[in-house]
Amino acid sequence: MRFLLNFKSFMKAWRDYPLETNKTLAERYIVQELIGEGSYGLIYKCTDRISGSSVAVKQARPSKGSRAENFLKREADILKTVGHPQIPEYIDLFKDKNGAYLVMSFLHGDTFEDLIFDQGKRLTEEDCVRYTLDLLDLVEHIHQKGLVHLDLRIPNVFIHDGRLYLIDFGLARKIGEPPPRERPPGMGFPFIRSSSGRFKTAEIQTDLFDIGHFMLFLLYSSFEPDDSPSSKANDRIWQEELDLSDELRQILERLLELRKPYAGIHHLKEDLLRLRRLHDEYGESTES
Ligand SMILES: Nc1ncnc2c1ncn2[C@@H]1O[C@H](COP(=O)(O)OP(=O)(O)OP(=O)(O)O)[C@@H](O)[C@H]1O
Repeated sequence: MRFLLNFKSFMKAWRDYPLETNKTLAERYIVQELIGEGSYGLIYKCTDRISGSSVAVKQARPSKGSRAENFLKREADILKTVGHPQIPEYIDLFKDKNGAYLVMSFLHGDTFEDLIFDQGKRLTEEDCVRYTLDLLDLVEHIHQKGLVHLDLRIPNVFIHDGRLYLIDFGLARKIGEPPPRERPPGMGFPFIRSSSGRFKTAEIQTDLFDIGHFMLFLLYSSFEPDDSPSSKANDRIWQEELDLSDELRQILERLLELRKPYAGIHHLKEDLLRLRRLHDEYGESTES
């Protein structure tokens, strides 16, 4: 049994072995480097021989077969629909003997995951409100197109020159659309449940709930845990651990459905704008 498991994981790693640098795909895209590995895709920075620009090419993981290809096609359709300067632009979709590829515009910058976990950036409440308002502009645009993103997490939000960009539309669906019959490749049952313990339904509220989690990650970047032996740190909940204004705590509780949830982005935006005005009167951010 052990041998079989080892053999299976060896075969998987072999099939998903990244493409070589300088390989040309579809006679057009020259591989520069592997820049990311997700559950269903390998992402390369390539040079487009026609435009001369850098592009991001997502290869459906060969080991995940047609499931990964279907998710890639869905992502391509969604990118064609959303069209926004802060969302990668759809360029091409093609197949070769190694599987299917989605080509999109290349984003410069860092993800919020890089910023917080690799670069140790500490963000204040003011930063969190400001960035969330920027993210809401993008999410509102997606909702107006009749779609929900359903994967609003720190590794999927980029920042470059102070501007936010959103990637990874592999799980996005039309508002109200039932979950796809195929489970996202590489992801088990817990994944398709939201953090609140229910299935990720294609509703605006699911994105709002995820935005609540996104904000908590930003806020925890400046949290100093109390490591002293007498500390009761393990028993504390985020409302006790984080030093937040009452206004922000209430906003988060509504996003995380601990009190009456927001019906849509509009009221959330109003509350955050009101809080930003208060910060402008009294506060400072790390950027200032
Ligand atoms: N358009 C892009 N420009 C630059 N980098 C990108 C782009 N798209 C993806 N990446 C890089 O590749 C990584 C993985 O991309 P993405 O999240 O879309 O893959 P995935 O297979 O859907 O992953 P996941 O398992 O997290 O859903 C990103 O975190 C980012 O570093």
